[in-house]
Amino acid sequence: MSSNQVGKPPTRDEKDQDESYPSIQPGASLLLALRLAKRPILLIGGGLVASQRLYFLLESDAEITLISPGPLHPSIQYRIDDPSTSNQIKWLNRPYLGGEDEIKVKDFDLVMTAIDDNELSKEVCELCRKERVMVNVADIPPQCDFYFGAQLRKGPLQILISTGGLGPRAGAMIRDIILNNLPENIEDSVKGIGLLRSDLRKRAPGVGGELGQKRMDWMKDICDKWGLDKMKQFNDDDLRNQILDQGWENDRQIIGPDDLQGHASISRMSMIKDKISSISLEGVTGFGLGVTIASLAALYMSRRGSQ
Ligand SMILES: C[C@@]1(CC(=O)O)c2cc3[nH]c(cc4nc(cc5[nH]c(cc(n2)[C@H]1CCC(=O)O)[C@@](C)(CC(=O)O)[C@@H]5CCC(=O)O)C(CC(=O)O)=C4CCC(=O)O)c(CCC(=O)O)c3CC(=O)O
Ligand SMILES: NC(=O)C1=CN([C@@H]2O[C@H](COP(=O)(O)OP(=O)(O)OC[C@H]3O[C@@H](n4cnc5c(N)ncnc54)[C@H](O)[C@@H]3O)[C@@H](O)[C@H]2O)C=CC1
Repeated sequence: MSSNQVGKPPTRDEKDQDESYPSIQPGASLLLALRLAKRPILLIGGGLVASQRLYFLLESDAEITLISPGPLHPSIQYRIDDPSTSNQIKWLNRPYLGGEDEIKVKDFDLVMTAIDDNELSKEVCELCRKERVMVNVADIPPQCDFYFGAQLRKGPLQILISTGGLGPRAGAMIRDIILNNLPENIEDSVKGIGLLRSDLRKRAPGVGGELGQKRMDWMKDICDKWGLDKMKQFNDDDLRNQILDQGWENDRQIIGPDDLQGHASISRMSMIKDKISSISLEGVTGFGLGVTIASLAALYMSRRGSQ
């Protein structure tokens, strides 16, 4: 595989079962989504970079021990004073003393330094290596076990851009391109599909085995059939039940949006939005017979009239 090709691992898609395996290109970071709720994390430093680390750690529900002499970056002080986050942060108002310190790196799941003291950063890194604790050293990339990246979050949707340490600012610019081009309210699609998956798991519980395969195949085909935009409709309880009743319970058929058009439970406003967007995307002929701007307007007026 040449360096400008996009490699990907095996997938569940039949079209990918061609037994051609891309060559491995070493040197990448392993991108993961760490679940840190209630995990003890040590953050050393109290400047701008530490304030950025703190923000993401708080959003991850971590339990943070922050060691830095004051005055702190104002946003750190704000989080310490704010009752909604103060109990997640234990602040020790003093310098960290490295190996001599009574706070030991081995008592934490992750360690992060964001200090202007290169020698201390190196020492913390060595302590972490010895104890096999993963460490991010903001000022010495080669010593990092993990890098941060430019991030964006829209509800459950999170995207991280890594440039492998080459261009953090460039990574942030790429993040902004993605942000500006994401479909509107994409997070509602993610929430909707999450609800459908969870309802399916209630009807077909268990892990692995034949049932697990069938569940995954069905979910995959439902995703492909509805597409990202229409997944927003899965936030409607009745609609989800209908898809599961008529589809999963009925020989695991794949029910698409067109199979349910007449159902009153689909929010009319979302129908109108979908129809208008398919008209603008595909033209009236692509959209199908019988739908006119006039009927959309009538539907809209009747909806407004009934409110
Ligand atoms: C290796 C890494 C280690 C790590 O921090 O985990 C690292 C290292 C270093 N960054 C430095 C400088 C800057 N960092 C930023 C910004 C961010 N840096 C972030 C990540 C990373 N930075 C990791 C690799 C990320 C990747 O692989 O792409 C971001 C994405 C995420 C975050 O930190 O949360 C965040 C953007 C968030 C956002 O905007 O949303 C800016 C721009 C700005 O501040 O606006 C500048 C100045 C301009 C520039 O250099 O581009 C220096 C000092 C260099 C020097 O002294 O000259 C070092 C140390 C070095 O390189 O030696
Ligand atoms: N990874 C990244 O995104 C970036 C990394 N950097 C690097 O990160 C480092 C920190 O950057 P800033 O936050 O902007 O610096 P800063 O100068 O604003 O903050 C440094 C903080 O470290 C604290 N500190 C110093 N010695 C300490 C000790 N022994 N124990 C505890 N805290 C101590 C200071 O009190 C201060 O709060 C810089 O050295 C820089 O090289 C800089 C920019 C971006």
